[in-house]
Amino acid sequence: MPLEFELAPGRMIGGDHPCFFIAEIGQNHQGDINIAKQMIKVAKDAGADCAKFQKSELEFKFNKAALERPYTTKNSWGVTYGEHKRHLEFSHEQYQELKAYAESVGILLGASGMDEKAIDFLDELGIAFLKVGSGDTNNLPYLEHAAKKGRPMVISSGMQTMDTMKKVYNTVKPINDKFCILQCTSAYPLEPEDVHLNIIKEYQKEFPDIPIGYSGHENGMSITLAAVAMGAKVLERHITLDKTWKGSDHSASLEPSELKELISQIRIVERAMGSRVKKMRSCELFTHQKLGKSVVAAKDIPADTAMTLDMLTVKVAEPKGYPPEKIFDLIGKKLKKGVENDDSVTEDNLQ
Ligand SMILES: CC(=O)N[C@H](C=O)[C@@H](O)[C@H](O)[C@H](O)COP(=O)(O)O
Ligand SMILES: C=C(OP(=O)(O)O)C(=O)O
Repeated sequence: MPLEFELAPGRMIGGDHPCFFIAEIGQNHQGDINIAKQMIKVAKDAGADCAKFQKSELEFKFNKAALERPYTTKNSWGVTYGEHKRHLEFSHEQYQELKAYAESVGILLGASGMDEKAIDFLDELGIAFLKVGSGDTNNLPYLEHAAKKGRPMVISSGMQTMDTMKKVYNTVKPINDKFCILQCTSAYPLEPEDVHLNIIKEYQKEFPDIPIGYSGHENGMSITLAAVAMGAKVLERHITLDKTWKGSDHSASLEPSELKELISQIRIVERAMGSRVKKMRSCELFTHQKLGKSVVAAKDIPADTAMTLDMLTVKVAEPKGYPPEKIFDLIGKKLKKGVENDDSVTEDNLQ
């Protein structure tokens, strides 16, 4: 079961490895490289594994009419969608600068390549893994192109159906088996009813040989923590320096203190996931000694008397006696020494 792989040098994901946390800066840098750098530092200081951007080569991601589409919402940085996106897009040189900065603070730089040209650029940049944003998940030629780069992949699944996700799996798997799929619903902010964490379980059943993760656009931390408890191995959340800033994603993003708190809570949930083996833990011995119950005589039981259930009861007893879960095994058995009513029935007194 190759449920784990190296997503970035020295960083395994899946299995019992810690969740890989992608702090999605996306376009919340407002087109300002200094804000972008501040956000990389925020991601590092909060304990994220990766600070991520979105790279597009706009003429390849959009057709002409889409670039000329009017974009006049409160979140717009231009009159047309093209102008808006151009404002938010960093150049190749700026990506080099961001990568060098990320290296200098000690965090991995990530980016989704939002068209094939952007994938080529990120590959040349030496990105550790390729993130496929939901907009490209059903773009099968793009997926083949990206998979052939031989870099590990993280594939989101907003706006897709299970049938499409099976196609995605079957497209990528023969080319590149180092990929994971993230449950995602593409709405900003996302209402809890629209999250559908149960899809994580469906993906785990449908794609049992790859890690599954979660890319969230909801407010708060609880849903992402629940995703961890359901076995998500890669997590992605948008981050911002200020939720009230202009931009489509800020309100569904985490501010620095929330990011730090979420990552520390994730580490607690991971510690709590623990073993798949149910047994009494050493930390329970004290409580068991104090409050664990034992088999006790319900009446005087003479030696050499075949015991019946009406002779026995269960209490917290001193000394600790026979375990109650085996009480029925005592029926018909005899004691070496008689015990009085309310005394413990102990294993070493059995004939
Ligand atoms: C599906 C997808 O790509 N979603 C991205 C990742 O979550 C978003 O960050 C979009 O880029 C963003 O919401 C677009 O906002 P606007 O349209 O205002 O530039
Ligand atoms: C759109 C993206 O991500 P998601 O679909 O996971 O929100 C992205 O990474 O660019």
